[in-house]
Amino acid sequence: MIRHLTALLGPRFPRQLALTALYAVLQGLTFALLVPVLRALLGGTPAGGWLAVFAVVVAATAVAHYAQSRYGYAVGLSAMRDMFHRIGDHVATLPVGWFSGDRVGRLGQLAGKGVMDVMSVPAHLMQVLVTAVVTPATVLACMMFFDWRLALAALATAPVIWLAFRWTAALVQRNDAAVHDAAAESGDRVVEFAQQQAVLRAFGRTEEGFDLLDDALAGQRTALRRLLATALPGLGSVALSVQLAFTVTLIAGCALALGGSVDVPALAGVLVLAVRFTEPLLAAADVGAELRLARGSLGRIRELLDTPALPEPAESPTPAVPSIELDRVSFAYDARPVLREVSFTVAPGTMTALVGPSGSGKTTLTRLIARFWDAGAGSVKVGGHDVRELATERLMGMVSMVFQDVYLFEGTVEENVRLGRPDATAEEVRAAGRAARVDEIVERLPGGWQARVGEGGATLSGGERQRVSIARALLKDAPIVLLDEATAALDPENEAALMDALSALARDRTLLVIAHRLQTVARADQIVVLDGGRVAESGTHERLLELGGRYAAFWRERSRAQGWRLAGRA
Ligand SMILES: Nc1ncnc2c1ncn2[C@@H]1O[C@H](COP(=O)(O)OP(=O)(O)OP(=O)(O)O)[C@@H](O)[C@H]1O
Repeated sequence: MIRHLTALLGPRFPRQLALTALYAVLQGLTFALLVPVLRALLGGTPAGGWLAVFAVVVAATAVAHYAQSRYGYAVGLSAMRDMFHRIGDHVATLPVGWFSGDRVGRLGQLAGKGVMDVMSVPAHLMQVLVTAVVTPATVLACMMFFDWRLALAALATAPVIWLAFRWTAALVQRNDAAVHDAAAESGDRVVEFAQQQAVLRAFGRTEEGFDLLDDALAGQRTALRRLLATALPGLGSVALSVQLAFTVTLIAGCALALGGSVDVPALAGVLVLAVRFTEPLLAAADVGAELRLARGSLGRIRELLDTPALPEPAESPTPAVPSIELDRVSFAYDARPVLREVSFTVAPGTMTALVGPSGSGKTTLTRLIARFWDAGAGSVKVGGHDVRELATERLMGMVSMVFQDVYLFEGTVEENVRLGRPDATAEEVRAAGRAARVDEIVERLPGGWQARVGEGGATLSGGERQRVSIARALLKDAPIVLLDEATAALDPENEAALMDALSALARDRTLLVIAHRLQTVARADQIVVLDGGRVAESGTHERLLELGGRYAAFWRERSRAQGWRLAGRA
């Protein structure tokens, strides 16, 4: 752990260790000086000299304590700042696909509590642990000087104490990971419970209980109970072994005093020493749990920092044409194949509609083009270059994405559109808004463009949110647009507005649309039908209808559902 902390905190950490060790030696000396002081006071000999030495060492100990505490806090605070920066910098280089729901929850926990756990090591725990070893060792060395037999008696108990510490650590470690996982799981479920109140209430899950949350809390309780059950015998054994050290010293001292080879004032001094000698050991047992937490968090922070970043090419070409080419692309999530040998090309300035049953891999395909993940086999090219050869900035400059679940940031409508190009003029923002028919939404909102949309865009409907997001893409003006069309049923007015916004987006751009609306599909220059992760059919609307295959069946079924005629084309 010291090695890992030094790697994370740099040379400040060994320096702090040295300072703390100095303090612990001085503390041990303060304890040890009690023997000659008490011996002089109780034995009736002049105590002035020893008292003066004692006072100097106590003063030096106080100064060392202040210096090492201050330094420890300074190291802890700068470690916290460093860890936030390193985590932030590294997270920004990870593939977007890494940010799945539970990872985001755990990252939040790690960046908050995890960093604080690690920070507590230099700020607080190190002092307790170093003094638990160095102070008793100093005391023992001094005892050796006063009476080697008593020192040996105390030393004889050291292996027992060490074994008790190791045993407790081994017992607790076994359940530590389970407790952490259970805590993270219930944390995630609590957030989910709060965020999804509307769904839960609609299904009456708030009164009868939400099984996922209940199970997670029950799991956490069980893990904690198991931890306590295993840790208690260990903690008891540490306390017992420390008491044993004291008792052995006491018995040895009394035996020697009765035998007349130790005088009573010296025995009193050594016994006081034995009491003080056990204090740092018991304090170390108390912080064991915090230390294990810190070690767990440190491991998780290292794991996060070791997660490979998305490889960036040293030099990146600039794609000249906005085309997309997929050549025998295969992809699997955690070894579960989702796309198999998918090949097709989207020519510059054309619109391709992706259709296919739910789970056929449409969204995954668009994510590979935006390089949320890298394809397992085959190549994804944008403008004739493999996306792996393009710097993220270049690729993102070529591509805009409009998602189905559009997330709007808590801010004004204008700020949300401006996200597409922060340096755009107010007129450019308005023009993009007009083209995507956001101006109609703005007209009815109190505050107009400056109306706040609420967290996630809660004050707007799904179709309206998607129009804001299309305005963003228009403002960004990237030549390729990946669009996941809203599946939600829209009222005719919203539907027409969305279609207009889509037409504006399609103008002079290359468009790949996960199409759910027949108007969109019918308008496309090319339709690619995905089924089970493969391209089942591709071609124009007319050719695919003539073929009478999967697309024709899809079209018939949707037309019937929407009241369209089979021959109809928008
Ligand atoms: N992050 C992920 N981790 C693991 N599996 C995933 C992930 N995202 C999607 N999948 C799985 O990959 C398969 C394809 O999903 P994808 O979202 O690409 O399909 P889709 O055709 O877009 O579906 P839909 O039309 O319902 O949105 C599904 O079986 C899905 O469960």
